[in-house]
Amino acid sequence: MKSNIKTKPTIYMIFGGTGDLAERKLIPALYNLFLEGYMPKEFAIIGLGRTDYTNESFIKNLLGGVNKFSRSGKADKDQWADFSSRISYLRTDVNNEGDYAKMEQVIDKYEAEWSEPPVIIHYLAVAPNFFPIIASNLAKMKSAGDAERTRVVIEKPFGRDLETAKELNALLRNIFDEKQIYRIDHYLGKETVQNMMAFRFANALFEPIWNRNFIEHVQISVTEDIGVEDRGGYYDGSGALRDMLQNHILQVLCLVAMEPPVNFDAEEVRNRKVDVLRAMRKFGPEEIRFNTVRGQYGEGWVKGEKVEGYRQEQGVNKESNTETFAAIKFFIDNWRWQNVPFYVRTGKRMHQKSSIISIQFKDVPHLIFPNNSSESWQQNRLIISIQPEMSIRLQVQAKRPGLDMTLNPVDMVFNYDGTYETDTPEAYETLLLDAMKGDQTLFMRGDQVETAWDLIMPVLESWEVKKSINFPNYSADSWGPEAAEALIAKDGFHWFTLPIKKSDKK
Ligand SMILES: NC(=O)C1=CN([C@@H]2O[C@H](COP(=O)(O)OP(=O)(O)OC[C@H]3O[C@@H](n4cnc5c(N)ncnc54)[C@H](OP(=O)(O)O)[C@@H]3O)[C@@H](O)[C@H]2O)C=CC1
Ligand SMILES: O=C1O[C@H](COP(=O)(O)O)[C@@H](O)[C@H](O)[C@H]1O
Repeated sequence: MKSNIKTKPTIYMIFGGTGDLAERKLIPALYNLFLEGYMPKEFAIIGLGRTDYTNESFIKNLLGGVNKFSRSGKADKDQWADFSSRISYLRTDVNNEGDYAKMEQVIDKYEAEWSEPPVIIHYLAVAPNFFPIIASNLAKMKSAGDAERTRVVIEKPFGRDLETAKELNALLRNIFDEKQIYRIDHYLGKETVQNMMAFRFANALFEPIWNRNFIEHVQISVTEDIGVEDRGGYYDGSGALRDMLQNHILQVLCLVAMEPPVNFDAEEVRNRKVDVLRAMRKFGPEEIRFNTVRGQYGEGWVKGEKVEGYRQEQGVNKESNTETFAAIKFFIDNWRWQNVPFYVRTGKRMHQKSSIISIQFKDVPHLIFPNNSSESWQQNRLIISIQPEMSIRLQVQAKRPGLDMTLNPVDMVFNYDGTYETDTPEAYETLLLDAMKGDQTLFMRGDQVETAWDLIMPVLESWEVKKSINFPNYSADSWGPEAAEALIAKDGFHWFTLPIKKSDKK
């Protein structure tokens, strides 16, 4: 379906235009936006990097990425010719001050040719150690201070702890207005994650029961079946807590737990989300011991093939103490959620790729049906599956056909696949379009990032000081360390999983 959203003339300056993210995600996303009519009539994509490309060889390389990674499949010849005529390559080194003058000349050229001054988006798809030098040099460009049309998109990780996140925020705020800074968290661009807000705030049904009076516990489980692949070097200095939990999982948790915003304005939504982070209980040493579990995968068998343990992966220290699994039982100290546990977990090389939010409601106060064994009994549960299945399931008890009153749980299902015929956009498509439109709702504000770091700092510090002696403690293709089962089982619950469908199996 072609869009009727109007975007202004835009220049995307992609620092790290020759890198993996640009090839796999950014260019395919911009190409799909173009196919669906979301790109403005006047737009340009400038790839930046030190590699010795010509425009032609750069574009050829990007075409390979689109053919391989785009959800729309192999690029259409004519569409690609039109799209790629707006792409050029500028060989530059981020450390070289003179190269920023070259970038400015390109911007000036488009400004002179186009019908109106363009929105300029500097996308920082480079290693985080380059963020400060790039930001400082962008500050010298005449367009930097134009808050209406100059924006900077910052990739993750945003700092590696509270202190470095604060430093980066301070540096960016010194140069840009907060409304120019787009801190990306690609989970917020996922269709099902966005639907969380529609589901909660566009239906009258759930809000009255969305609280401690009716909800027993919440789970957010983001499991991956892959290992660290070729990112061992980065991952070993990061770990599951920094890589997934501090950002993606806490952002999703905020959407589950936030108060209804007054409207869908970016600041309103982000104010309500940061309220949740501020209300979350910060742990002391004893609470860390009881409420957190970490793990690291060892070798194992995945679909009949032997896979290596984390410590044997390329780029990883042979005695690494980095966690590839983290589970935490959180509490939110406010009226809505007092004493409702929020169990979150994430891990690599687990049995299944799956991101699920499970909300378990309290049991009925009194059961009038005899002869129903506790094994077949399931309290009402709402399951929001983010991926690979994109669905919302409400588990309710129903009478099984037959002459006796036997009950069993059944699912009322809303499945994206069967409901909509349109293809679901990739998270990066949504976010790149929002950056063009100037909509920051799905981007993290500086205070959100800092509050999230502040919350997990005690856990990070404790895990760094107390080296784990029992790593590896889960084997590849398992559900993580036994202690993670115990974390939730001691409260009488278990981690919820959706059965793997044939189509999800690799
Ligand atoms: N790849 C992914 O799936 C994801 C990546 N990210 C984040 O995106 C960012 C980029 O990651 P990724 O693409 O994987 O990294 P890559 O290592 O693939 O790419 C790094 C890029 O940085 C450029 N670069 C390095 N040094 C310089 C320099 N001195 N001057 C100019 N350019 C330079 C490289 O260009 P050249 O070599 O041509 O100079 C290259 O384009 C990181 O912050 C990462 O954390 C976040 C989520 C997912
Ligand atoms: O940000 C990251 O996310 C991916 C998982 O993203 P998904 O969209 O495939 O769920 C993760 O593999 C990676 O380690 C992390 O940096």
